[in-house]
Amino acid sequence: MARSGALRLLAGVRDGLSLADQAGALKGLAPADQARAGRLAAAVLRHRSRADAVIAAHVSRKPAPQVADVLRLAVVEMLELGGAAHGVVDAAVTLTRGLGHKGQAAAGMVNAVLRKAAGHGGWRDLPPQPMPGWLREPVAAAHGEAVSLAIEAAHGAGAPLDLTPKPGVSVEGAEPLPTGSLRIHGPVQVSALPGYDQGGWWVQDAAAALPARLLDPQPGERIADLCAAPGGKTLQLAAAGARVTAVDISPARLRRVADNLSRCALSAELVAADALDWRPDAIPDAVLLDAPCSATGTIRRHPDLPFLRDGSGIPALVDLQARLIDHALSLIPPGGRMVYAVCSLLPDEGEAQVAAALARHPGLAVEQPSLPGTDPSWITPEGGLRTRPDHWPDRGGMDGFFMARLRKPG
Ligand SMILES: C[S@@+](CC[C@H](N)C(=O)[O-])C[C@H]1O[C@@H](n2cnc3c(N)ncnc32)[C@H](O)[C@@H]1O
Repeated sequence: MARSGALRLLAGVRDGLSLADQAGALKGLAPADQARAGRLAAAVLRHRSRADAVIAAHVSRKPAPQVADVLRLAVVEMLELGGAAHGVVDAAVTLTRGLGHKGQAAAGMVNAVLRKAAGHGGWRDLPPQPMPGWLREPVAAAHGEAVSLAIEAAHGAGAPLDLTPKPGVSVEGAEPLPTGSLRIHGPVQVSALPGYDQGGWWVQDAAAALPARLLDPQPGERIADLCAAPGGKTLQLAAAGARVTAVDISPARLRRVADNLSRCALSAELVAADALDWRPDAIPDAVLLDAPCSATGTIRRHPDLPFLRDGSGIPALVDLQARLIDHALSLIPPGGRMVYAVCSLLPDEGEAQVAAALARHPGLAVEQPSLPGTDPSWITPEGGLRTRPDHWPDRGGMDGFFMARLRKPG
């Protein structure tokens, strides 16, 4: 059941749907099968090019897309996830037969290919799934070939679950990270973790927790959290005792901020508005701008992203980010501070964006980050902080983020 669910998800991605938007595709499956289908589909997307290399060695003609997905799923199950060849091959043949006339005709080929693929010896030596060219080229230009390969290997490894605890809260079995987050390895059901109902923590990648720490919110400060949903950073600011106004253009996504605040017994003012048009009644002490971006720093958790995007939307995002930075700066008083953050690997959305803001705003300064647990080598020449999926390789990596703390002239 989980395997056919995974194939439905993969077909959806081929049709341009994200994994997250395909809950309906798994209707009728038990919750455990739904979770396993999601894990299997994600594993295939993480290792698709490697599976294709193994399959290509044993086929004379390119299989039809649906058959290719059955083959990829079986290869990834056997060679990456350690599935027993006998059961995996039998299941793949049954799934192929279920694909109608074409499937009936392809079942023998699938059986033969997978029996040979099961004995493939060099899986671990195959290069990781490459980033698409529109992403790889700028990343390689900024960081070099070795780092690009390390990022791709980190994408293939997936992501552990990170939690941000309220001050003083610990979670049994979770690994404390140097930056203050907690990490849980292996698949878990979030709502079954200890402390979920008490709201002592929320799910947030260790890198995603850094921008709010960089802002250094103080109790009683008035802070505008622009582009706030689903609210991980809003929760951090509120937990620090700040008076937070969370602004997001999407009322539906703001409802998730409300749910998260309620579960964690925290409060913030919620405003559904385009941040570019929004002006608060009272001048904020500081602004956190977590701008909409390519989200290319989150491919570890969203392995469908490279298959759904072609990079054509980046220039419009870069333009929006620059306008949001200018507007955010207009909201804070002279001498005030803001943090700009994006979950992107692209320098155009991060490092270059801050360099351009400095050129547009004479007197604007970047304040060097010194956050506990971060490595000085993550600080960029502009004075921002760059995290990458290949950072903390022994701990399980982190999302790719760029963030910078900007100080308006006094
Ligand atoms: C990267 S996500 C924010 C993540 C969030 N800060 C957190 O920590 O959970 C970007 C958000 O920007 C919102 N957004 C996009 N364009 C916007 C705009 N013009 N004004 C306000 N929000 C916007 C999107 O709805 C999305 O929720």
